[in-house]
Amino acid sequence: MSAKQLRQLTEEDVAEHNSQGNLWIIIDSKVYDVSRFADLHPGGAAVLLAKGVAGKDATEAFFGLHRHEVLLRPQYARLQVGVIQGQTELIKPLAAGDNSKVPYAEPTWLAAGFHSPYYTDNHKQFQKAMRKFFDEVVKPDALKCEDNGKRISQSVVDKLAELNIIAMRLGPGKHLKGLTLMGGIVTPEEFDYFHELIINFEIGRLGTRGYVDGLLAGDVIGLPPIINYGSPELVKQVVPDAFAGKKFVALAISEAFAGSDVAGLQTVAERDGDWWVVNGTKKWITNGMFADYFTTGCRSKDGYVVLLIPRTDGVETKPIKTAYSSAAGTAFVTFDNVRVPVANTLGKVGNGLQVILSNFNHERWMVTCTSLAAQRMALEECLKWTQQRMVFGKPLNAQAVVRSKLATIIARVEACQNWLENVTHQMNNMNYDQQSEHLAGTIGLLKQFVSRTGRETAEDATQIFGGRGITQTGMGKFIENYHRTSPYDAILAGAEDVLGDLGVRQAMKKMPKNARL
Ligand code: HEM
Repeated sequence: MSAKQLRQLTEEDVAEHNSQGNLWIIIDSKVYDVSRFADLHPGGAAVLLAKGVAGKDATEAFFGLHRHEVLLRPQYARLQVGVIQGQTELIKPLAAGDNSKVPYAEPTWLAAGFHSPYYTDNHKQFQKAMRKFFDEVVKPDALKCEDNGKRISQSVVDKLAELNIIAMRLGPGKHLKGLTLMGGIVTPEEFDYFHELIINFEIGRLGTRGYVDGLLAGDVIGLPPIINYGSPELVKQVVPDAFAGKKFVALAISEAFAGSDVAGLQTVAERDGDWWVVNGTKKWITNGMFADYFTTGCRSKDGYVVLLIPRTDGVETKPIKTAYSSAAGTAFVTFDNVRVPVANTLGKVGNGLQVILSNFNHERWMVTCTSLAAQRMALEECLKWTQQRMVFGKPLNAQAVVRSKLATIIARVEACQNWLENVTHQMNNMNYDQQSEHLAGTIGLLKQFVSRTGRETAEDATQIFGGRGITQTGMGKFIENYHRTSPYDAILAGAEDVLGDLGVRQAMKKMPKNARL
């Protein structure tokens, strides 16, 4: 109904419509005719007919039970018949691209009145455009696919490609040369790890963990070995199509036989003239269900080797049902006498482990970014919920035990953010070898800390949301998703304990020989 047709009403007018078949309610100055809807209401007709609701202002009761988005759905928005004279709507959704005003919902550099040594005006401009793009284009697709388990829509992939977001997700580097990034907001030379962090944060805060990986995480981890170790012909054949969103790559390392213990992998590649013949299986392969290429770790008689295997005869992918949405395209991959041209070898035969390991720091840092963004999203959900939920006649945040949980969540999120930004700053100022030398252990420890605090926050958030935190629709749907899927961040790209141990072992190696108490 357009604003013109809405009737100006008084609370007394509304009060006259308080019975079955003639039922109005007020929510945030808007008058809804729920006479016919009552029987269809998922919460039942009785609650709408209750004293204090029928013909009354039910704003507080409504927001204790529904997310605002319910009222924005067209089928419900059209129930509105009028507005209360002299009142104005208070509760409005953010416009696409706007940052949240809820304290701690955004990192400090995006909060009004705060400062940061790391981000420039260019980062701010880039973030604004990225947030708008995610709000308008990606989020609706994420919510839909997370639910129906389908892979990311090609129309969204096309738009990601148009802005060169697929290429930017690989980080700064020569692969960006000549590309127009985000419509020209940032030049390839200016693009740094904070720009990439911004993209990762927009992805993480979608709150749809399966789709987060479905958003071409396979490209992010599967393309760098091709770019860094493939022949120029191979790069030309694969990379432009991947950046254009026409072809997809998955990284195929982990097996039922070997996860964090990469050296234990058992997929075998044997030479036959100008071909490799590959036999073996790979498990938990993100985007594997729709990948056109598999960057695959194999064992050969001369040591480990990484091959780029196209989806060809003998390659089969089967979905693995995991705790998160099949939007991630998680696959069990079998290679059955697959013939791969020798020209598809990435790096030197025998150097496979190095090719695989060279990817890990960036991958772990990426997972850390998306994981932290999701933890911050959970914090925002908790802050809003505890404010709007009334218990024993008071908002939930009037309870000291609830505030104490919020304090701990805030401290975790801000601690993670500060460490992550410091590490990102180091990445910006180190070349690749320096990063490997100085940051491998630190990133392992950081990822462990972020994923572990993330699971603690998921537990606290679930307690705060109660039954709604274990319900896939309605008020707690993002908390339910986060609680169910936060263990992914502790497993993917290296199990938490292994990474913590790596960090400490690296520190031990660097202990000065003459250090004594
Ligand atoms: C225009 C007004 C309303 C609309 C369009 C509406 C719509 C809905 C929808 C779509 C749900 C399903 C859950 C969800 O997706 O969040 C729901 C659940 C519910 N609604 Fe409403 N509702 C309205 C007003 C009210 C009011 C005024 C009350 C009570 C004071 C109420 C009480 C409930 C309850 C108790 C549930 C079940 C909540 C749960 O399962 O946690 N609704 N409503």
